[in-house]
Order: sequence, then C-alpha cells, then structure tokens
Amino acid sequence: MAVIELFNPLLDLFKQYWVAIIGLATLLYLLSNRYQKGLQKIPGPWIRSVSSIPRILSVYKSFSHEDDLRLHKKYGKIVRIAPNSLSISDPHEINTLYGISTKFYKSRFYDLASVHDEEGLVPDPFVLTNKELHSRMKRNAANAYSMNGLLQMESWIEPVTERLLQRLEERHVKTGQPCDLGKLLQLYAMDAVFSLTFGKDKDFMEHGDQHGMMRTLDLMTDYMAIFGQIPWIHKFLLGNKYGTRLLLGQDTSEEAIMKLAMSEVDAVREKDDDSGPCTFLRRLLLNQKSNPASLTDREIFTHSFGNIAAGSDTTAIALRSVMIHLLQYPDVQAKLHAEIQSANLQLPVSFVAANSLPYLNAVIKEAMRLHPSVGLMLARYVPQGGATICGQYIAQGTEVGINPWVLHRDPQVYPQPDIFRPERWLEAEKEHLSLMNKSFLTFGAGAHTCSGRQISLMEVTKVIPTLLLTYDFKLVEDGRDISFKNRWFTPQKGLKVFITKAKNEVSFR
Ligand code: HEM
Repeated sequence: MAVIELFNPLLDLFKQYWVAIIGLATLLYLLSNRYQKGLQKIPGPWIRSVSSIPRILSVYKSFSHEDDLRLHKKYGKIVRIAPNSLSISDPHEINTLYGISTKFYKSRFYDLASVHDEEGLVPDPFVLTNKELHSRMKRNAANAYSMNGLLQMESWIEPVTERLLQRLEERHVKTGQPCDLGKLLQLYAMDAVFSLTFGKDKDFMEHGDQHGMMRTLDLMTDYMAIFGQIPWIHKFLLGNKYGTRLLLGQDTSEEAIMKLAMSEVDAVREKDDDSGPCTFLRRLLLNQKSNPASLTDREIFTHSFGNIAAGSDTTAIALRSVMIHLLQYPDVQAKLHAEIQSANLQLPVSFVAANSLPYLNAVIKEAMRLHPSVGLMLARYVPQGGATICGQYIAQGTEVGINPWVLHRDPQVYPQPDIFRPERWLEAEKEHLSLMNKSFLTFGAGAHTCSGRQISLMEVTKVIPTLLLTYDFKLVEDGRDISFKNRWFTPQKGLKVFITKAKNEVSFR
C-alpha cells in the first residue's frame, strides 16, 4: 500500500501532462534514431533517418525499388533509407560488402526466412551467418550445383519441357485461346526444379498449386520483405511457435512443403536405385556415402528443399522477363530467331548447343539485368570495428546493402540503362565489360552468390529457344496488363499471349 502511494504523485503528474510526456518521449526516441552511430551525416530524407515507417510503407506498396532509385538520383551513391539502414549504389563497394573474404555478414533481415524444426535452426546457406558452417555446406554440395554435375541431370528437364509444349499445343494453339504464359512458366519452373532435384515432379502444370506451396512461398516473401525492415518483430510473429500457430494455424503449408521434401529424400534413399541419370538428391546422397562426415541428413534435406523454395519463382521471373522483352522488342526477337535458326538446333535443345549462342546469352543476361528476380538490397551488417564505404566511416552493426535493381540502372555502368539492348554485352570494351559483369548482381556476389545459378541458367537457356523454334507468340492487348510487385522477389503478372505454330517449326526427334 505504502509503495503504491509513493507512485501516486508520479501518476498525478502523468495524468496532468500525459500529452507532453508522450510527445517528449517520442521526440527523444526519434532523435536517438537520427543520431545513432553518427549516421546523421549520411544523406537521405530526414523522415527516413528518424523512423522505419516510411521504408516499411515503401516496401509494402511493392515499389520500393522506384523510391530507392529516386533517392540515389537525389542523394548520391550512399543513402540513409531507414534509421539503421544504408543503401549503396557503387560497383566499387561490391567487394567490400560481399567479397569472398569480407567480414560483413547477413543482416537480421534474413532471419525471417529461417526455418526451425525440433532440433532448432535448419542450416540453410541462405540464412546462415556462421561463416564456417556456411562454407562447409556449400563446399560439400558444390559438385551437385556445378556445371559438370548439372549436365548429368539435364535430361530430367526434357519430359517437363515436352509437357509444356504439349499443353501449349492442345490448350492454346489448337483452340486459339489466349494463354497466361506467365503463370504457366511459373508452374513449369516448379516442375523442372522438382524433376531435376528428385527425379520426378508434381505436375504443377496440370494440377496447379495443389499443395499450396506457391501460395506459401509468396506469403513468406511478402512477410520477409515487409517485416524484415524491422526484424526485431519476427520473434513476436512467425519467429515463435505460438505466433506461427496463431497466424498460420496448426498444420501450415510451410510444414507441408518440408514434409514433402523429407519424404522425397526418404523415398530416394529407400529405393537406392542408381539406374538412370543422376538427380541432384542422388548426387548428395552419393557424396554422403563416400564421406559420411561431409553432409548430415538435415543438410541434404535443406539443400533439396532450398532448390524448390529458391529456384522456382526466381527462375520463372527470369523466364518471363526474357519473353516479355522479346515480345516488346521485335527487332531483338528477329535477330535472336535468326541466330537460333542458323544454329540448326534440334529439340530437345541441348544446353551445350544453346549456350554457345552469343546473342541468346546476351538476351538472357540483359533481361535479367533489367528485371532482376530480387528487388530489395542484399542486406549485410558492418562488422566489428566499422568500415569505410563510399568514403564515409560507417559504424559496426549498421545495415548496408546494394539493390541489384538500383545498380543495374546506373548509367555509368550501363549507358541508357532503361533500354533493353542485349548488344551492350557483346559490344562493350574489355574494361567496361568487366565493370558490367562485376555490377551484374542478379545472382548476388561473393560467398553468398546464388548456389543454383547454373540450374536456372540451364533451364532458361534451353527453354527459350525451344519456345521460339516451336511457336510464335503475340501479346494480348499489346501487353497492357503486364505488371509486377516487388516484395524481395519481383514476380510479373499478366503475360497473356496468343500462340500459333512457328513458320519453320522444329519438333521433338
Ligand atoms: C534466375 C534464377 C535465380 C536468381 C535470380 C537467384 C538469385 C539469388 C540471389 C540474389 C541470391 C543471393 C542472396 C543474398 O546474397 O542475399 C541467391 C542465393 C541463393 N540461391 Fe538463388 N537465384 C536463382 C535461382 C536459384 C536456383 C534455381 C536455386 C537452387 C536450385 C537457388 C538457390 C540459392 C541458394 C541455396 C542461395 C543461398 C546461397 C548462399 O547464401 O550461400 N537459386 N539467389
């Protein structure tokens, strides 16, 4: 009783001046944000330096890349986009932030993509901040992602591509009905990466998203993009099991995806059948057999699960970007057609044959430059002791990153950056080409470079000439419906086309 009485005068004071007290506390909080770590010297809008809310809203409305571009145009190569967050657009800092031996490490933004099971954090290279474990995991799976390894898995893509063509033929060419090619390419990418990983797929093209996998991946990237701007909130939401249950219910589709991937791993191991071409999963199981200490079961499962989560949407975005740009730039399409025709490619198009076509490679690279599949900055923390970035000292623990979308539109690296011009990759002087290549961040850079880069390049390089050799495509309503959202991944919508047989159609042998 006596103790409570001690607080009474304070309570009375608060009742009398609560507006002023709350106002003062808010002001102090905003000022402490602005002046933290000496970051007030970094240019940027004042509002961004005091609160994360404008950044969250910018990401929420799905067009933060436009805000980022505008801010860099106004403020230069380094911009404060949130109280503790700096966006960098300078190719000379790529090595500082992402180089193989950098001490910069992934920011808590990535925590929101982490998956936990009964044993704790599932060790996924995408989210790992433990550099030793990260490089061990990557090293021990490297042969499964290598070009050599992939060439052995290539044939797993063929039946999926054949089904894609059949579907286009029966449902669209024969009927004259328009096709939502954007949607179909997403289902195709899902089937292709499933097939290559496990040696069978779920026929997404026929059954659609029956396991709710694509919906879950979409929700998870929305969640990561928006709440990743204030990662401390994760432990109150999906970062704890009660929050997960409350927000997603008992049996989440994320769990369903994990169970599915686990059961595929078990099935392949039980079958122990090494006839037929090697799959990604079999390659990892063979690695484990020859050196049991190199890979744990959980790591094998994570790599396989990761292929589905990281390799379907991203590849679909790249495929759509190539098709959209080809249909919007008929001259480029004609030039590519000529190259493909004169190469005398056969179906199924082999990766080695298609990959030797310089213009095709330039088209793919240019489409991935203009529309990278990741549209937020690849966020890292400044390590202990701080660092100098763009000539400014930045204190440790500050979040910094380069957004591929922004750097890919730097006119000093890519003159007239908004124009789709594959020739830029073929005509540039040696030194400038090296700057362009270094600044090409579609697959990230350094130690965390995309593991599945070659898988997606193989898929895209094979399927684009296949489509062009077989059919002619025409945008419905000149593609006025085409749009996209940027929530980490940048999926497009509205790629609707009419399809007819190509004049010099090539068919499967
Ligand atoms: C066009 C297709 C793809 C694009 C544009 C893409 C993009 C990226 C980017 C930008 C990163 C780096 C993220 C960061 O540093 O924060 C990354 C990492 C990763 N990607 Fe991809 N990706 C693609 C396809 C794939 C595929 C097909 C797979 C697997 C089959 C895959 C697996 C991974 C993995 C495991 C990582 C984490 C690597 C690490 O942190 O060490 N990706 N990807």
